[in-house]
Amino acid sequence: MAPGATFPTAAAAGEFTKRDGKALETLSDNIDAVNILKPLTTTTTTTTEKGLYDESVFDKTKDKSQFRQYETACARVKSFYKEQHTKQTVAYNLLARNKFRSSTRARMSVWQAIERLNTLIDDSDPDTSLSQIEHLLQSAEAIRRDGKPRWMQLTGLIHDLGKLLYFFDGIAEGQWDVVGDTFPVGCAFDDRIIYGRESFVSNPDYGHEVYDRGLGIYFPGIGLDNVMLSWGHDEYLYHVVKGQSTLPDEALAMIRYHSFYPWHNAGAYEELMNEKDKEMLRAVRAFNPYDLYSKSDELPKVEELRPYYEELIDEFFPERYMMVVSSEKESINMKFKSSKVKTWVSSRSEPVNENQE
Ligand SMILES: O[C@H]1[C@H](O)[C@@H](O)[C@H](O)[C@@H](O)[C@H]1O
Ligand SMILES: [Fe+2]
Repeated sequence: MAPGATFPTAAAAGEFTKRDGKALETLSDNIDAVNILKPLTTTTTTTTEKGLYDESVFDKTKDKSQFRQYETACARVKSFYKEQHTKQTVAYNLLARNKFRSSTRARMSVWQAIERLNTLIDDSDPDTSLSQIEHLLQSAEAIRRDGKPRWMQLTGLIHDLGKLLYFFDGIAEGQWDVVGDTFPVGCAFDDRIIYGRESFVSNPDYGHEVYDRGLGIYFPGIGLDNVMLSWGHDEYLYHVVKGQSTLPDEALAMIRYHSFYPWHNAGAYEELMNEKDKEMLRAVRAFNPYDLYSKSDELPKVEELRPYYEELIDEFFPERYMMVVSSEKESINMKFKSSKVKTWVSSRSEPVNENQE
């Protein structure tokens, strides 16, 4: 007998035996009725919510050859990668992580953060010139339409929120340290990175006797947790979300590695992986179609979708807020670079800013 089916006390058992036979019969009929209904309810739930690794259906009709065409990409994409590949060095990575750790923080609701991205167009992306709020909702909606878990829908909604970094004075220097595909620094630049090894010729680490030789400062199986990925929105958001939400490890991996295409898409850097990374790679690959192929979906209706997603946010962010980085120079007011903000219209309440140790 299952523990839940035992009588808590002998008195309670006695109470039950005092009742007449007819009542017992009715009770038994009722239990039978529930038992008949139970499998039906379970089936309904499983058909509406699919598993993380169930095939993605929404992209079946997409022409995938139309995405990530970097050779024929426009000038803004090419010049973005030229700059990113020149400036992402080991030294810069250490500096950026340090700045992040020592910066003051501001409290911001997740939805406020999403709205802040309504003005950001990602220079590195050949597949969309929509603003980032639209891209986030397209990804989340594609995951939702495919019936994938609620935590994954939320991951789709927030995965690029780290691009907020771009708006913080003194933290980001431009788009090159915020967006774009990522790759490790401190080991050889791999040819499977967009535009190949040669695109790094102007990087001070190119040809470096340690940083650009084999595994460089790392060793086989070290685990990606110990590898410095080029600094940007993925790495930043991962550190923000970790510890502030109840999202599972798979979600954290999707956030941290979704731009690490040389790894999850081209099979590079396998030697650095440990056992956990192998599992996480599966999760990141399951997430990728929703991020990439939803870019050609119809425009999401932001205000219509908002109530659904706000509920989802509350489910996984117990505090309902995130501590985001604030400008290091400006600890009280979050400062936005006016030149980068095309249409800065915020009708809703401003974030509550506060200093953090
Ligand atoms: O995750 C994506 C991806 O890596 C794209 O290639 C890049 O253009 C975007 O900036 C990024 O958000
Ligand atoms: Fe991204």
